[in-house]
Amino acid sequence: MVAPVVIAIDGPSGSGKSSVSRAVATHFGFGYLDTGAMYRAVTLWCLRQGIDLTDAGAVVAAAKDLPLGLGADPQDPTVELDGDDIAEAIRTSEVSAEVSKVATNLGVRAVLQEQQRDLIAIIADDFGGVVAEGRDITTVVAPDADVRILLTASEEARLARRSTQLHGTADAATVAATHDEVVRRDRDDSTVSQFTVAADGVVLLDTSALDFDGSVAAVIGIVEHAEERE
Ligand SMILES: Nc1ncnc2c1ncn2[C@@H]1O[C@H](COP(=O)(O)OP(=O)(O)O)[C@@H](O)[C@H]1O
Ligand SMILES: Nc1ccn([C@H]2C[C@H](O)[C@@H](COP(=O)(O)OP(=O)(O)O)O2)c(=O)n1
Repeated sequence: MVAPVVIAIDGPSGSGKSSVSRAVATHFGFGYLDTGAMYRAVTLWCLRQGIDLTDAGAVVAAAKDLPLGLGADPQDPTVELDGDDIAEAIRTSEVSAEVSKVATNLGVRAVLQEQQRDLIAIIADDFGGVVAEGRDITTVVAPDADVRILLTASEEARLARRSTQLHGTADAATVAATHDEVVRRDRDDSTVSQFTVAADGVVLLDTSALDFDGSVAAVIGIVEHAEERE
């Protein structure tokens, strides 16, 4: 593959997109773009500014003017809003519960998709490559990416992973409490993006039976295989 290399990864909640993408970017010395962080940042900003998330036009205006700073270092992917570190604030249950209202706003999607295309080009140039992850990167934002992967896992595996990640346990009660953050959100998000079936030319990787290192190795293998075919 000729640098700059673009690797696009999509998948449902808890499939491992963020953590696997960061490890893969680190392995290749590439930059990292978490597009979900952008939808989350718009949501947080609106909540803080008192902007009604159902007021489509007001949320689009917020997305356009968002004072957002994203760091592309995969080992320290900073997220700043107006200079404030919001990396933790965007992952609270409060934001997770509301983010689909922003992600299903088609005006917001058009604004963020444009910003994401620009960021992918800039980061890829700076680092010699980029791993960008989300829901529509392989299909809408970067359909011409050098490598496109749909990362999936069974609902059971994804619920257990998210439950362990957020609460340190995957007992039945905790998994049940995580349902809204994973299953309901995916159902809402899938009304505007297709991330359950691999589009033409997109490699499907089911990680249900893999551990984290196995998932990372599998993605690295797909990238290396794509290189060999060139
Ligand atoms: N086989 C696996 N592949 C990827 N992630 C895994 C795996 N097993 C456990 N995890 C963990 O699952 C959690 C959710 O992963 P994350 O990258 O946040 O997913 P996503 O970005 O798709 O929502 C993380 O804590 C991750 O380390
Ligand atoms: N390219 C993208 C990325 C995220 N989204 C939406 C879907 C999700 O509900 C939110 C947050 O995305 P994020 O990747 O952080 O979600 P996870 O919690 O990792 O599953 O944004 C999107 O619609 N399109």
